[in-house]
Amino acid sequence: MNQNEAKRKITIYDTTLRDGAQGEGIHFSTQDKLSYVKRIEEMGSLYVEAGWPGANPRDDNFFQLIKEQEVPMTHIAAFGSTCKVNEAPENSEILLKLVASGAKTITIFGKAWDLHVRDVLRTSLEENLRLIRESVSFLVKQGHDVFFDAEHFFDGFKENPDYALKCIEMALQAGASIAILCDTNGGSLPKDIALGVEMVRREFAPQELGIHVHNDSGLAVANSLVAVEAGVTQVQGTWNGYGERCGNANLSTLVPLLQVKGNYDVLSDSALHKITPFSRFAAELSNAPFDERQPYVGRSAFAHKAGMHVDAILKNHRTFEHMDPGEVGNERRILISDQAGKANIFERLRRFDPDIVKEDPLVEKAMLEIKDMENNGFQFEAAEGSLDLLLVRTLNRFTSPFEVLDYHVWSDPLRGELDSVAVVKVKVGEQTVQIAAEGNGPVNALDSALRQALASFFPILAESELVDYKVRVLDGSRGTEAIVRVIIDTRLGHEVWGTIGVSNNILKASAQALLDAINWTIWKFDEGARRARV
Ligand SMILES: CC(=O)SCCNC(=O)CCNC(=O)[C@H](O)C(C)(C)COP(=O)(O)OP(=O)(O)OC[C@H]1O[C@@H](n2cnc3c(N)ncnc32)[C@H](O)[C@@H]1OP(=O)(O)O
Ligand SMILES: CC(=O)C(=O)O
Repeated sequence: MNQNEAKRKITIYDTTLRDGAQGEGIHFSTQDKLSYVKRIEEMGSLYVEAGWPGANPRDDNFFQLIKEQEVPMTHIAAFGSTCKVNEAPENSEILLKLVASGAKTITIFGKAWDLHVRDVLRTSLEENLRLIRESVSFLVKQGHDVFFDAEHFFDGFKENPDYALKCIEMALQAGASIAILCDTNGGSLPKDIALGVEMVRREFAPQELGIHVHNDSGLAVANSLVAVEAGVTQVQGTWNGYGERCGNANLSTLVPLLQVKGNYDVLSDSALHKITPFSRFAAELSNAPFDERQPYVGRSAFAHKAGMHVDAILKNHRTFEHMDPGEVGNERRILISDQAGKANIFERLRRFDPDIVKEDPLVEKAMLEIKDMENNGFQFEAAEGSLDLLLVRTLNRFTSPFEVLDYHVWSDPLRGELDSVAVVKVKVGEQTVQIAAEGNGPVNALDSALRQALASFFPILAESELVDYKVRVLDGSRGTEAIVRVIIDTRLGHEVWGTIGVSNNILKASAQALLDAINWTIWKFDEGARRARV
C-alpha cells in the first residue's frame, strides 16, 4: 500500500457474546454480558452482538437491563433469524422479540445455500427468498438498521451461485444496510473466499459487505484477511476465537493483524494497547482457560527461550520479534532453562546487579548450574522464585537467615480433616525453636509448622500464602520410586511466584519448594526495605 493513501476503515463486529457463547465450555451470565459491554467501551466504536432475544432467559434479561444503561461508544446488536416458513413477519415471534429488544441494530441470518432450504427449512427456494425479503423489510420499516448474515454463503455459492447471489439481492433490495458473507461450516479455502467476495462485489458494488468465518480448517483469520483484501469492510469475530465447534475468526489475532500488518484503520492506537488485557478479561468472563500461545496477546507471544535468540534480541529486538509487543499491550519475556545461553542469564542477573557484564564468570557459573539442575528434573520456567533465589545466591547477595535442623511428618488418612502433624526444628541466629502443627495433608502441616516456627522472626510470612501446589511424576516407569517435581505458587500482595523441589520423596521435594518460597518471601521483603532506605 502506498503510504500516502488513506487507510481503509474496517469495522469490527464482535460476536463473542453470541457466537462465542455457542462454543463448547463457554458460558456468560447476564451479569457477565453487562460487564463485558461496559468494558468493551475501552476498545472504541465497534459492534457487539450481545445475544438472541427470545432464545433464553439470560439473553432476555440482558436486553431488558441494557436498555437502562448508557453505552455510548458501543453499538449493541440483537441477533435472530428470519421469520419461519409460511409465517408472516408481523406474526413472527422471533422478529417481534427482536424489535422488542430495543436494539437499534438487528442482525438476522437467512439461508443462502439451497441444500439448507431443501433439507432444513424443507421448503421451496422461492419461499426462502420471501422469508429473507419480508423479514428484512419488516425490521427496516420498524426503524432498525438491519444487517443480513447470509448463512453458508460460500458453500451455497459453490453449488448454486445464482441462488446464493439471489438471497443477497433479496436482503439488499429490502433495505439491509450490509450483507455479511458467512463461511458457516468453516471449510472454505482462501481462494473460495476471494472468489465469493469478488463475485458479490461485481454484482452489488458499492454495497458494503461483511465477513463471518468459522475456524474448522484453521483458516478463519486468514480467510477474514483475504475477504478484507477483496473489499469487505466489516469483520465479524470473537475474542480468543471462541465459537461453535472450532470457533470463529479470532479478533485477538485479526485486529492487530489488520491494523499493524495490513495498515487498515481498525481501532485507535490506545485501544490496540488494551487488547492483551481485554483478551484475558474475555477469557476470565467466559470461564475458559486463556491460551498463552495465542499470537500477539499470549504470554508466550514474545517469550524468548533459545540462547541464540536471546543473544540476538538483546543486540537488536527486530532479529526475533515481528513487532513491538508494547503496541498490543504485551511484553517481552526472557525465559531461563537448559536452552539458555549466557545472554539469558545475564539479562536476568541484571535485575539484581545492574553493573554485571556478560563476561563475568558468575554468569557462566549460574548457567551451568541451571542446566545441570534441569537435567536432574528441575524446570525453572514455572518457578521464577527458585530461579531468582539461585541467582541472588550466585551473586552472594543472599544466604538463608534460618536453618532447618530437623523435621518429621506423620499422616493418618483415617483421622478426618486435619489428618497430618508436622514437627520442625529451626535455628535463627542463636535461637532454636521447635514447633508442632496439624494440617490438612502432610504438605499443609509442614507449611504450617515452618511458618509458625519462623513467624516471630519474619512477620512478612504471615502476609504470604500458598495458592497452588502441583506434582508431576518425572519417571513413571520406576513406579513408587519415581522422581517427582513439586511446584508451589505463593502469593504476596498482588504478586504470585513459583518455587520448585525435585526428589524421589514427595515430601522432600515439597519441603524444598516450601523453603524456597519462604526464603524468597523474606528476600523480597528485605529487598523492598533496602530499596526504601536508599
Ligand atoms: C449459523 C448460526 O450459528 S445461527 C445461530 C444459531 N444459534 C442458536 O441456535 C442458539 C439459540 N437457539 C435456541 O435457543 C433455539 O434453537 C431457538 C429458541 C432459536 C429455536 O428453538 P426451537 O423453536 O425449539 O427450534 P429448533 O432449534 O429445534 O429448530 C430450529 C427451527 O428454526 C428453523 N430455521 C432454521 N434457520 C432458519 C432461518 N434462517 N429462518 C427461519 N427458520 C429457520 C428450522 O427449520 C427449525 O424449524 P422447525 O422446528 O419448524 O423444523
Ligand atoms: C450467522 C452465523 O453465525 C454463521 O453463519 O456462522
